[in-house]
Amino acid sequence: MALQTHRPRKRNPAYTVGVFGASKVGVTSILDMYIFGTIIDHAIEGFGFANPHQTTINVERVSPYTERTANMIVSKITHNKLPQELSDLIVDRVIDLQRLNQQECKVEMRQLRLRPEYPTLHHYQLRTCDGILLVYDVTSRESFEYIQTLYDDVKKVFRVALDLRPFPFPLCVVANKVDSSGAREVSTFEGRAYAETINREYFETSFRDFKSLERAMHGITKAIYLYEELPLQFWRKPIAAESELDAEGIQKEEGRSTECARKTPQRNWLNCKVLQTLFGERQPPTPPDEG
Ligand SMILES: Nc1nc2c(ncn2[C@@H]2O[C@H](COP(=O)(O)OP(=O)(O)OP(=O)(O)O)[C@@H](O)[C@H]2O)c(=O)[nH]1
Repeated sequence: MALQTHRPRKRNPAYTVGVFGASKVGVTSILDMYIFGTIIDHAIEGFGFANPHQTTINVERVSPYTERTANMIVSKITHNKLPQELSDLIVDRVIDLQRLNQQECKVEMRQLRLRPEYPTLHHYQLRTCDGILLVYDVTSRESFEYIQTLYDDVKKVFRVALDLRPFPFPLCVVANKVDSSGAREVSTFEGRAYAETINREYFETSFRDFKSLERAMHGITKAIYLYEELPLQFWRKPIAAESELDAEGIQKEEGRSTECARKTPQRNWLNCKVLQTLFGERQPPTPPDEG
Protein backbone atom coordinates (compact mmCIF):
# COMPACT_ATOMS: atom_id res chain seq x y z
CA MET A 1 0.00 0.00 0.00
CA ALA A 2 1.40 3.40 -0.92
CA LEU A 3 -0.07 6.64 0.33
CA GLN A 4 0.95 9.53 -1.89
CA THR A 5 2.04 12.12 0.56
CA HIS A 6 5.17 13.36 -1.19
CA ARG A 7 5.96 16.69 -2.58
CA PRO A 8 6.79 16.20 -6.24
CA ARG A 9 10.49 15.48 -6.45
CA LYS A 10 12.74 17.47 -8.72
CA ARG A 11 13.80 15.36 -11.73
CA ASN A 12 17.37 16.50 -11.70
CA PRO A 13 17.85 18.06 -8.34
CA ALA A 14 19.97 21.16 -8.58
CA TYR A 15 20.59 22.96 -5.36
CA THR A 16 22.49 26.06 -4.47
CA VAL A 17 24.79 26.02 -1.49
CA GLY A 18 25.92 29.37 -0.15
CA VAL A 19 29.40 29.18 1.31
CA PHE A 20 29.93 32.04 3.71
CA GLY A 21 32.48 33.25 6.14
CA ALA A 22 34.49 36.24 7.18
CA SER A 23 37.17 37.55 4.87
CA LYS A 24 40.14 35.21 4.21
CA VAL A 25 38.76 32.17 6.00
CA GLY A 26 39.64 30.15 2.90
CA VAL A 27 36.30 29.75 1.10
CA THR A 28 37.76 30.15 -2.39
CA SER A 29 40.60 27.76 -1.64
CA ILE A 30 38.43 24.95 -0.31
CA LEU A 31 35.95 25.22 -3.20
CA ASP A 32 38.75 25.32 -5.77
CA MET A 33 40.50 22.36 -4.22
CA TYR A 34 37.30 20.35 -3.92
CA ILE A 35 35.99 21.02 -7.42
CA PHE A 36 39.10 21.64 -9.55
CA GLY A 37 41.74 19.95 -7.44
CA THR A 38 43.87 23.07 -7.59
CA ILE A 39 43.73 26.74 -6.67
CA ILE A 40 42.37 28.76 -9.60
CA ASP A 41 43.40 32.29 -10.36
CA HIS A 42 40.11 34.14 -9.99
CA ALA A 43 40.89 37.22 -12.00
CA ILE A 44 37.38 38.64 -11.86
CA GLU A 45 36.14 39.58 -8.43
CA GLY A 46 32.39 40.11 -8.41
CA PHE A 47 30.21 42.32 -6.29
CA GLY A 48 27.29 39.93 -6.04
CA PHE A 49 27.58 36.31 -7.11
CA ALA A 50 31.25 35.62 -7.31
CA ASN A 51 32.99 32.41 -8.26
CA PRO A 52 30.15 29.95 -8.87
CA HIS A 53 31.48 26.43 -8.48
CA GLN A 54 29.29 23.68 -9.89
CA THR A 55 29.58 20.03 -9.12
CA THR A 56 27.55 16.87 -8.85
CA ILE A 57 27.50 15.05 -5.58
CA ASN A 58 26.17 11.62 -4.84
CA VAL A 59 23.85 11.66 -1.92
CA GLU A 60 25.73 8.92 -0.21
CA ARG A 61 24.10 6.45 2.05
CA VAL A 62 21.22 8.55 3.25
CA SER A 63 19.78 5.34 4.53
CA PRO A 64 21.42 1.93 4.33
CA TYR A 65 18.15 0.05 4.74
CA THR A 66 16.51 -2.47 2.43
CA GLU A 67 12.92 -3.64 2.48
CA ARG A 68 13.76 -6.52 4.81
CA THR A 69 15.45 -4.28 7.33
CA ALA A 70 12.63 -1.78 6.91
CA ASN A 71 10.22 -4.43 8.14
CA MET A 72 12.52 -5.24 11.03
CA ILE A 73 12.64 -1.59 11.98
CA VAL A 74 8.90 -1.37 11.96
CA SER A 75 8.53 -4.30 14.29
CA LYS A 76 11.30 -2.97 16.51
CA ILE A 77 9.71 0.45 16.80
CA THR A 78 6.20 -0.68 17.27
CA HIS A 79 6.55 -4.09 18.90
CA ASN A 80 4.03 -5.32 16.32
CA LYS A 81 1.25 -3.38 17.95
CA LEU A 82 0.40 -1.53 14.78
CA PRO A 83 -2.47 -1.99 12.41
CA GLN A 84 -1.22 -3.37 9.10
CA GLU A 85 -2.07 -0.12 7.30
CA LEU A 86 0.31 1.89 9.46
CA SER A 87 3.08 -0.69 9.23
CA ASP A 88 2.86 -0.52 5.45
CA LEU A 89 3.03 3.23 5.59
CA ILE A 90 6.25 3.10 7.58
CA VAL A 91 7.80 0.50 5.28
CA ASP A 92 6.98 2.79 2.36
CA ARG A 93 8.73 5.64 4.07
CA VAL A 94 11.84 3.65 4.83
CA ILE A 95 12.05 2.30 1.29
CA ASP A 96 11.58 5.78 -0.01
CA LEU A 97 14.50 7.04 2.00
CA GLN A 98 16.48 4.08 0.75
CA ARG A 99 15.82 5.16 -2.83
CA LEU A 100 17.50 8.47 -2.13
CA ASN A 101 20.74 6.49 -1.98
CA GLN A 102 20.86 6.12 -5.68
CA GLN A 103 20.27 9.75 -6.49
CA GLU A 104 22.79 12.22 -7.71
CA CYS A 105 22.44 15.78 -6.73
CA LYS A 106 23.63 18.71 -8.78
CA VAL A 107 24.99 21.31 -6.49
CA GLU A 108 26.21 24.77 -7.21
CA MET A 109 28.47 26.13 -4.54
CA ARG A 110 28.28 29.87 -4.37
CA GLN A 111 30.69 32.03 -2.59
CA LEU A 112 28.67 35.17 -2.09
CA ARG A 113 30.06 38.49 -1.07
CA LEU A 114 27.65 39.19 1.72
CA ARG A 115 26.71 42.79 2.39
CA PRO A 116 25.17 42.99 5.84
CA GLU A 117 25.34 46.78 5.57
CA TYR A 118 22.65 46.57 2.87
CA PRO A 119 20.03 44.42 4.61
CA THR A 120 17.76 43.93 1.59
CA LEU A 121 20.57 42.71 -0.65
CA HIS A 122 22.01 40.69 2.21
CA HIS A 123 18.71 38.90 2.81
CA TYR A 124 18.22 38.39 -0.91
CA GLN A 125 21.64 36.76 -1.18
CA LEU A 126 20.85 34.40 1.65
CA ARG A 127 17.44 33.61 0.24
CA THR A 128 18.94 32.32 -3.02
CA CYS A 129 20.47 29.41 -1.12
CA ASP A 130 18.98 25.96 -0.57
CA GLY A 131 21.65 25.23 1.98
CA ILE A 132 24.44 27.08 3.71
CA LEU A 133 27.98 26.29 4.79
CA LEU A 134 29.18 28.65 7.47
CA VAL A 135 32.96 28.61 7.31
CA TYR A 136 35.31 29.97 9.92
CA ASP A 137 39.05 29.89 10.27
CA VAL A 138 40.24 28.03 13.37
CA THR A 139 43.10 30.49 13.70
CA SER A 140 40.73 33.46 13.96
CA ARG A 141 38.26 33.85 16.80
CA GLU A 142 36.79 36.84 15.02
CA SER A 143 35.75 34.65 12.09
CA PHE A 144 34.09 32.23 14.52
CA GLU A 145 32.09 35.05 16.04
CA TYR A 146 31.20 36.29 12.56
CA ILE A 147 29.46 33.03 11.58
CA GLN A 148 27.39 33.24 14.76
CA THR A 149 26.09 36.65 13.65
CA LEU A 150 25.45 35.22 10.19
CA TYR A 151 23.47 32.37 11.66
CA ASP A 152 21.19 34.87 13.35
CA ASP A 153 20.51 36.41 9.93
CA VAL A 154 19.82 32.98 8.44
CA LYS A 155 17.31 32.32 11.20
CA LYS A 156 15.47 35.53 10.37
CA VAL A 157 15.52 35.06 6.61
CA PHE A 158 14.34 31.46 6.63
CA ARG A 159 12.14 31.88 9.71
CA VAL A 160 13.55 28.65 11.03
CA ALA A 161 11.74 29.01 14.32
CA LEU A 162 8.46 28.55 12.48
CA ASP A 163 9.58 25.66 10.34
CA LEU A 164 8.29 22.46 11.85
CA ARG A 165 9.87 20.01 9.47
CA PRO A 166 11.70 17.15 11.14
CA PHE A 167 15.00 18.20 9.61
CA PRO A 168 16.27 21.71 10.23
CA PHE A 169 17.10 24.19 7.49
CA PRO A 170 20.24 22.76 5.81
CA LEU A 171 23.23 24.44 7.29
CA CYS A 172 26.58 23.07 8.44
CA VAL A 173 29.38 24.60 10.44
CA VAL A 174 32.83 24.26 8.85
CA ALA A 175 36.04 24.85 10.77
CA ASN A 176 38.70 25.48 8.12
CA LYS A 177 42.51 25.55 8.22
CA VAL A 178 42.74 22.77 10.80
CA ASP A 179 46.19 21.93 9.39
CA SER A 180 47.61 25.11 10.93
CA SER A 181 47.02 23.82 14.45
CA GLY A 182 49.90 25.78 16.00
CA ALA A 183 48.10 29.10 15.90
CA ARG A 184 44.67 27.71 16.66
CA GLU A 185 42.29 30.10 18.43
CA VAL A 186 39.08 28.06 18.32
CA SER A 187 39.23 24.50 19.59
CA THR A 188 37.41 21.52 18.12
CA PHE A 189 35.40 21.28 21.32
CA GLU A 190 34.19 24.87 21.05
CA GLY A 191 33.29 24.60 17.37
CA ARG A 192 31.48 21.32 17.83
CA ALA A 193 29.66 22.64 20.89
CA TYR A 194 28.40 25.62 18.89
CA ALA A 195 27.20 23.36 16.06
CA GLU A 196 25.41 21.19 18.58
CA THR A 197 23.72 24.21 20.14
CA ILE A 198 22.23 25.11 16.80
CA ASN A 199 21.54 21.45 16.02
CA ARG A 200 23.75 21.27 12.94
CA GLU A 201 26.62 19.12 11.76
CA TYR A 202 30.20 20.19 12.32
CA PHE A 203 33.07 19.54 9.92
CA GLU A 204 36.77 20.27 10.12
CA THR A 205 38.46 20.99 6.81
CA SER A 206 41.76 21.88 5.29
CA PHE A 207 42.46 22.57 1.65
CA ARG A 208 45.30 20.08 1.95
CA ASP A 209 42.94 17.24 2.85
CA PHE A 210 40.48 16.37 0.10
CA LYS A 211 38.63 13.84 2.26
CA SER A 212 37.78 16.52 4.80
CA LEU A 213 36.35 18.74 2.04
CA GLU A 214 34.37 15.84 0.67
CA ARG A 215 32.84 15.13 4.08
CA ALA A 216 31.66 18.73 4.41
CA MET A 217 30.25 18.91 0.87
CA HIS A 218 28.46 15.60 1.25
CA GLY A 219 27.20 16.66 4.66
CA ILE A 220 25.47 19.76 3.33
CA THR A 221 24.13 17.95 0.25
CA LYS A 222 22.62 15.28 2.41
CA ALA A 223 21.11 17.87 4.73
CA ILE A 224 19.50 19.63 1.76
CA TYR A 225 18.22 16.40 0.37
CA LEU A 226 16.59 15.34 3.58
CA TYR A 227 15.09 18.77 4.13
CA GLU A 228 13.74 19.10 0.61
CA GLU A 229 12.72 15.59 -0.21
CA LEU A 230 11.08 14.16 2.84
CA PRO A 231 7.37 13.59 2.43
CA LEU A 232 4.94 16.21 3.62
CA GLN A 233 3.79 13.76 6.22
CA PHE A 234 7.03 14.28 8.10
CA TRP A 235 6.61 17.98 8.34
CA ARG A 236 4.25 18.01 11.24
CA LYS A 237 5.50 18.16 14.73
CA PRO A 238 4.84 15.05 16.79
CA ILE A 239 1.81 15.84 18.86
CA ALA A 240 1.40 12.53 20.59
CA ALA A 241 3.47 11.04 23.35
CA GLU A 242 4.70 7.49 23.17
CA SER A 243 2.05 6.38 25.64
CA GLU A 244 -0.67 7.24 23.15
CA LEU A 245 0.19 4.13 21.25
CA ASP A 246 -0.90 2.02 24.20
CA ALA A 247 -4.33 0.52 24.01
CA GLU A 248 -5.45 2.79 26.83
CA GLY A 249 -4.23 5.91 25.09
CA ILE A 250 -5.90 4.93 21.86
CA GLN A 251 -9.16 4.29 23.67
CA LYS A 252 -8.97 7.73 25.23
CA GLU A 253 -8.43 9.24 21.82
CA GLU A 254 -11.34 7.30 20.44
CA GLY A 255 -13.54 8.72 23.09
CA ARG A 256 -12.99 12.30 22.09
CA SER A 257 -12.04 12.43 18.44
CA THR A 258 -12.83 11.06 15.03
CA GLU A 259 -11.06 8.06 13.54
CA CYS A 260 -8.92 10.30 11.41
CA ALA A 261 -7.89 12.58 14.22
CA ARG A 262 -7.01 9.51 16.24
CA LYS A 263 -4.66 8.17 13.60
CA THR A 264 -2.87 11.40 12.78
CA PRO A 265 -0.95 11.78 16.03
CA GLN A 266 0.07 8.15 15.85
CA ARG A 267 1.38 8.63 12.36
CA ASN A 268 3.34 11.69 13.32
CA TRP A 269 4.80 9.95 16.29
CA LEU A 270 5.73 6.95 14.17
CA ASN A 271 7.28 9.06 11.47
CA CYS A 272 9.50 10.69 14.03
CA LYS A 273 10.38 7.31 15.49
CA VAL A 274 11.41 6.06 12.05
CA LEU A 275 13.57 9.10 11.53
CA GLN A 276 15.16 8.70 14.94
CA THR A 277 15.94 5.07 14.22
CA LEU A 278 17.35 5.82 10.81
CA PHE A 279 19.33 8.89 11.60
CA GLY A 280 20.04 8.67 15.29
CA GLU A 281 19.05 10.75 18.28
CA ARG A 282 19.62 14.06 16.53
CA GLN A 283 16.26 13.68 14.74
CA PRO A 284 13.85 15.21 15.06
CA PRO A 285 15.11 18.54 16.39
CA THR A 286 13.03 20.77 18.60
CA PRO A 287 12.13 23.69 16.34
CA PRO A 288 10.82 26.16 18.95
CA ASP A 289 14.30 26.50 20.48
CA GLU A 290 15.61 28.09 17.33
CA GLY A 291 13.78 31.39 17.67
N1 LIG B 1 46.87 26.50 6.20
C1 LIG B 1 45.77 26.70 5.46
N2 LIG B 1 45.62 27.85 4.78
C2 LIG B 1 44.52 28.03 4.04
C3 LIG B 1 43.51 27.04 3.96
N3 LIG B 1 42.51 27.50 3.17
C4 LIG B 1 42.91 28.71 2.74
N4 LIG B 1 44.10 29.04 3.26
C5 LIG B 1 44.85 30.28 3.03
O1 LIG B 1 44.06 31.36 3.50
C6 LIG B 1 44.22 32.50 2.67
C7 LIG B 1 42.88 33.01 2.22
O2 LIG B 1 42.30 32.04 1.38
P1 LIG B 1 41.14 32.41 0.35
O3 LIG B 1 40.69 31.14 -0.26
O4 LIG B 1 41.54 33.51 -0.55
O5 LIG B 1 40.04 32.95 1.36
P2 LIG B 1 38.63 33.60 1.03
O6 LIG B 1 37.75 33.31 2.17
O7 LIG B 1 38.15 33.16 -0.30
O8 LIG B 1 38.97 35.12 1.02
P3 LIG B 1 38.11 36.34 0.42
O9 LIG B 1 38.93 36.87 -0.70
O10 LIG B 1 37.98 37.27 1.55
O11 LIG B 1 36.80 35.78 -0.02
C8 LIG B 1 45.11 32.06 1.51
O12 LIG B 1 46.42 32.50 1.77
C9 LIG B 1 45.04 30.56 1.54
O13 LIG B 1 46.24 29.96 1.09
C10 LIG B 1 43.69 25.81 4.70
O14 LIG B 1 42.88 24.89 4.70
N5 LIG B 1 44.84 25.71 5.44
